[in-house]
Amino acid sequence: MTSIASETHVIAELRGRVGCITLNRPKALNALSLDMIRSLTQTLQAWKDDDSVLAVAIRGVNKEGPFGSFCAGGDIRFFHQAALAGDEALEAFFTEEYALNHLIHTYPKPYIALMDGIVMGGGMGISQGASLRIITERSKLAMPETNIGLFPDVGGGYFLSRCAGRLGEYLALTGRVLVGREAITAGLADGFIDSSRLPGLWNSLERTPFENGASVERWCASHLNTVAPPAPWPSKEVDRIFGLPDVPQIMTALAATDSDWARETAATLRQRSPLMLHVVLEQIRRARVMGLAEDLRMERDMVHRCFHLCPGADSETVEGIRALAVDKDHAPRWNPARIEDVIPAQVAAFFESPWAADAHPLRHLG
Ligand SMILES: C/C=C/C(=O)SCCNC(=O)CCNC(=O)[C@H](O)C(C)(C)COP(=O)(O)OP(=O)(O)OC[C@H]1O[C@@H](n2cnc3c(N)ncnc32)[C@H](O)[C@@H]1OP(=O)(O)O
Repeated sequence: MTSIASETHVIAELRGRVGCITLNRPKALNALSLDMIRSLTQTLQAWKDDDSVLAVAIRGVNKEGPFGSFCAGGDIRFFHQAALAGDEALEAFFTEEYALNHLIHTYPKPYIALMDGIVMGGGMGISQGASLRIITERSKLAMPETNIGLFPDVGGGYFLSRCAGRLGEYLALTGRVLVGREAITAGLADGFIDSSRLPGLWNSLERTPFENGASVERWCASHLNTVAPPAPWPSKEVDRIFGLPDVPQIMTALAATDSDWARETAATLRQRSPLMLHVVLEQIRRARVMGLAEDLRMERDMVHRCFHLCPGADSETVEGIRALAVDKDHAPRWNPARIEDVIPAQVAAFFESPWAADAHPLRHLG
């Protein structure tokens, strides 16, 4: 077994014929730094061409030990610091993270994600492209970006828009957390295993003689319960309301619906960035007819807009992160403050690319 020092935030080791990756930054719930993204990319590229590696498995650790947290997303404190300092590493971060997401979605060997605990934002980006997405009763999956004045990136437009009906719009706008097997119902996980059985599964990867990548995947899948429980959200209402043409109409329909779900959903949306609600609705609808690479290029344009604005314009994302993770006052000052005050030109600006097609940082993605 080859192993890298355990102080590193990404531990890559060959266990038997399976390349095993452990995200090891528990103090920040394994939030992804640029170094971690580079380490993951280099590891996956090396294993892609290594015949001794049949398949890849990835997990995270929490403060108590292995498993318990997968990844809480990109390192939003870094985003905040880098945006205020004008640090060019922020541009590299998004380009390299989205390229990593694409690599995982198109990986030629089985890639098995053990999504125990928190799986949010960038954590979804390194697991939704997996050939086998495994969740436990502790899993909490979400694309919570509207809460920090961002949008569901890392391919979120692609994978959320593929959820049934208008579930993608609902999850993207609200950032609703899918707990445990709800993720199977949403189509964002493939199978369930009780968290107490994860260490046994992981350790057996080394001991079990596999013939090929498919046998690794079949063996892992044989330990899973794939039954989807009934949807805990009212699917017909989700489709009716989140299929409406714009955010003000969604809010009006929620207000006219007499149910706890409608009241809670409206209250959640009122806390989110009004501007980003409009932007995200447009993102999901555009992404529904895009392939993955096209979606990632669109998201790369959008994220550039989030952090590099016209002189005088405030960044919703910088403000959202300040409120959640820097000052922790949970009182973002959104601009515009009201859903009704967002104008179409503000939304349209997010879908203008700052690059010519042949100079786009993700032009090489096929
Ligand atoms: C291109 C990529 C884009 C993205 O991925 S955008 C990011 C998407 N993800 C998020 O927005 C999630 C942000 N995090 C949270 O909302 C909360 O955390 C959780 C709900 C996940 C967990 O809450 P709780 O159990 O109360 O833990 P805690 O005290 O908030 O977090 C423990 C420590 O982890 C740090 N942390 C959590 N998530 C991130 C992150 N994404 N980037 C950087 N640090 C993070 C916190 O700040 C804190 O640290 P300290 O103990 O020093 O205060």
